[in-house]
Amino acid sequence: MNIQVIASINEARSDDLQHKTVIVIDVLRATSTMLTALAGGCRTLVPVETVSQAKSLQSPETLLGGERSCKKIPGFDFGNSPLEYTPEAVSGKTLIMTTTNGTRAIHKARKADHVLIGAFLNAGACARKAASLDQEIVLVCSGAQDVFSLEDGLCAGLLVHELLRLSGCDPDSPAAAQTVGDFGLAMLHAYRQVQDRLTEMLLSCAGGRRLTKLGFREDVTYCSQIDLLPLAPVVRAGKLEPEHASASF
Ligand SMILES: O=C(O)[C@H](CS(=O)(=O)O)OP(=O)(O)O
Ligand SMILES: [Mg+2]
Repeated sequence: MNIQVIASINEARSDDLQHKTVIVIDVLRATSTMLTALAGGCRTLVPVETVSQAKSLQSPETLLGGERSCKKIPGFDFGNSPLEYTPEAVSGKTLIMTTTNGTRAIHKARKADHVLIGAFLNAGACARKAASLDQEIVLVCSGAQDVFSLEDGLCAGLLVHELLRLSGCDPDSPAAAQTVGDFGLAMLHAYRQVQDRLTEMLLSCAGGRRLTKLGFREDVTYCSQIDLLPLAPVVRAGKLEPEHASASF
């Protein structure tokens, strides 16, 4: 298994993602929110890059969600807080979503063979699904405004740990270092270093501080939970649908 970790959207080139399995990570908050909506029964989720694309898909059958500058977009039904996407609000619905970083990262990965959505909330299920696809795996950290974000890097570290474990590779072996490259190795060790105080780390990193200041502290705490949602959704034809990962491989 070959695993690569890309630090931000800026460093991801669509052409380089061809024939690969890509996991898009945006812990705060896009992928955590998408997973929560799908776990809550949202039937179809369409991630789009721009507000005008989202509005062009608006209909009586759809709901619009997302943010700009962390805040709900005027005229939208939801912001980007996972806690808004309750089963009562989203069950059976089609949701169109646009966010500053996460939906842009998904679009960047459009040429990949498989695009999965990853976060702490579904790390185990996501790693199992990615491993089962038996291809080179690229973890794309969405980051913020084209710059690396620690919360995405720590989640990449957890996913690297899980992927190595699934392939029977000791994370401390020279083989692991070769499999994941220097940046992946750095994220793996960063994750292992702070795994017992993830919530604290997420609250203290730039994205967590920003969200806390805007009144979204509870979102950050929620997004720091590991394996709360056993879902491994895959983007197909530009859409996400709930997909439960098999635990048997
Ligand atoms: O809403 C979020 O958490 C962020 C907003 S910002 O980039 O911090 O302004 O968007 P996301 O696309 O989920 O990173
Ligand atoms: Mg983010």
